[in-house]
Amino acid sequence: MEEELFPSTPGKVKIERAHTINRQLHRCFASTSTMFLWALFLIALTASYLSFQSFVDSSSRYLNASWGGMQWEKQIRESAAASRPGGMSVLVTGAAGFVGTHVSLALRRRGDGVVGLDNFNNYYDPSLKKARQAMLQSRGVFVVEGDINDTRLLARLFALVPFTHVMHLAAQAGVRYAIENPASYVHSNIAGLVTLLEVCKSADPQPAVVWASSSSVYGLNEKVPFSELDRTDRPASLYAATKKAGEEITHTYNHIYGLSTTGLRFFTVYGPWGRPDMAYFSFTRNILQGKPITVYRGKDSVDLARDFTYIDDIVKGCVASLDTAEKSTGSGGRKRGPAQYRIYNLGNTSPVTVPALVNILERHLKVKAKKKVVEMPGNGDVPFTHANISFAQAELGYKPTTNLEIGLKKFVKWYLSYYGYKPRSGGLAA
Ligand SMILES: O=C(O)[C@H]1O[C@H](OP(=O)(O)OP(=O)(O)OC[C@H]2O[C@@H](n3ccc(=O)[nH]c3=O)[C@H](O)[C@@H]2O)[C@H](O)[C@@H](O)[C@@H]1O
Repeated sequence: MEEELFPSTPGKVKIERAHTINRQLHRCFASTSTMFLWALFLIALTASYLSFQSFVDSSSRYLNASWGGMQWEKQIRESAAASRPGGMSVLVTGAAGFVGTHVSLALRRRGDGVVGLDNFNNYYDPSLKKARQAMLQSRGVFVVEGDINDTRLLARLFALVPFTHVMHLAAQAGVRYAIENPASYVHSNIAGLVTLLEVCKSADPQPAVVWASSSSVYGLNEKVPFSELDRTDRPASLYAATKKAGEEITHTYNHIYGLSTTGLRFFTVYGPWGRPDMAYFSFTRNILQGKPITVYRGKDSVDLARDFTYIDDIVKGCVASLDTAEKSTGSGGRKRGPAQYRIYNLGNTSPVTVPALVNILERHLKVKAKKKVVEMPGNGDVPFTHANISFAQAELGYKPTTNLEIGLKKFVKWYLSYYGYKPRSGGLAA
């Protein structure tokens, strides 16, 4: 056997060597089996540590969870209950956001049941979101703190409430921030959307879904005004690309599962309780604080322009979309027939240049802005937007009524009452 084991070298040496090696092998085997036992022991120790850790984690997750419990469920059920006959029961995602807050209030005011969902992230000052949440709470709208990527939470909400509609407004917004944090757009606008649609398609009954797309999907389109029939395959920013992807993802769920979906292409929405990252808002803050504002200018010194749309007009478009949304045709993940798929522009149809926006703000604030005019950086911006709203007009009865002058006046009034900023001395001369 030794020969078989060590067949190569002749003579005694061979045997001696074989014995020596044999002894070494025994020692080695003995130490290997000890090591093996030690390894087993260590593995067992690690495994029990890990399972203990995960027990601790899950119990602390349970104990610290911002959702769950009987009181929580009661609040959800009460908030979801409509107070008018035939009222809807709507899950509003991004409810502590700008558009989400206004839509939730409008629905509640007319007697629909509304449950909000928001992750209160810090893309902009979360205290503004908390203030909106408090306002919603005082009007009977409960906002759950959670993320649209949380399947368990979404499933729990649908298990508690047979939502008739989902108004999906949670998103990573902002065109230029996509350069800094691309992953956040994929997380919210793609992964989050898919997670939500997965839960919606499995729900029984399936809700009808109305959600926020964006005017930015028109990207490099130069044909004005922008029509839903125009090309949208040349996005200028990752933000736009994720919104365009959303239009295609919702189409897939519509096609496979019979989910009724309506995508709304919002055109630069502004107004009270707005988003601090947007130009009209940050300009107001800087003007009042005497800080300079940066005004971008397009190629050949052409002013940039936006089809700024007032929040109340947008809310009417959202509510009309919910009211005209047909029921989803599937149930429990199975399609039973073709379902409605719609895309609408919700704009104002009258673009205003950025310098004109600044002029209006200066007048309302009675303070002259310190303008720094620079060429538009190549970071996803488009030179202009202009909505054709004929489809929304015909099918939703959508008709914007607030121009930028009036809308900004309302915004400034809210801004001053909310932040209480006093204009600095040396106000507007003229
Ligand atoms: O309509 C839309 O789809 C989009 O509208 C806005 O995007 P944007 O139009 O870029 O709005 P602002 O960030 O408020 O910018 C408005 C205009 O002011 C300009 N601007 C912005 C910031 C700045 O410091 N200076 C400046 O001149 C921009 O170039 C743009 O022309 C929103 O931020 C997006 O979330 C939304 O999807």
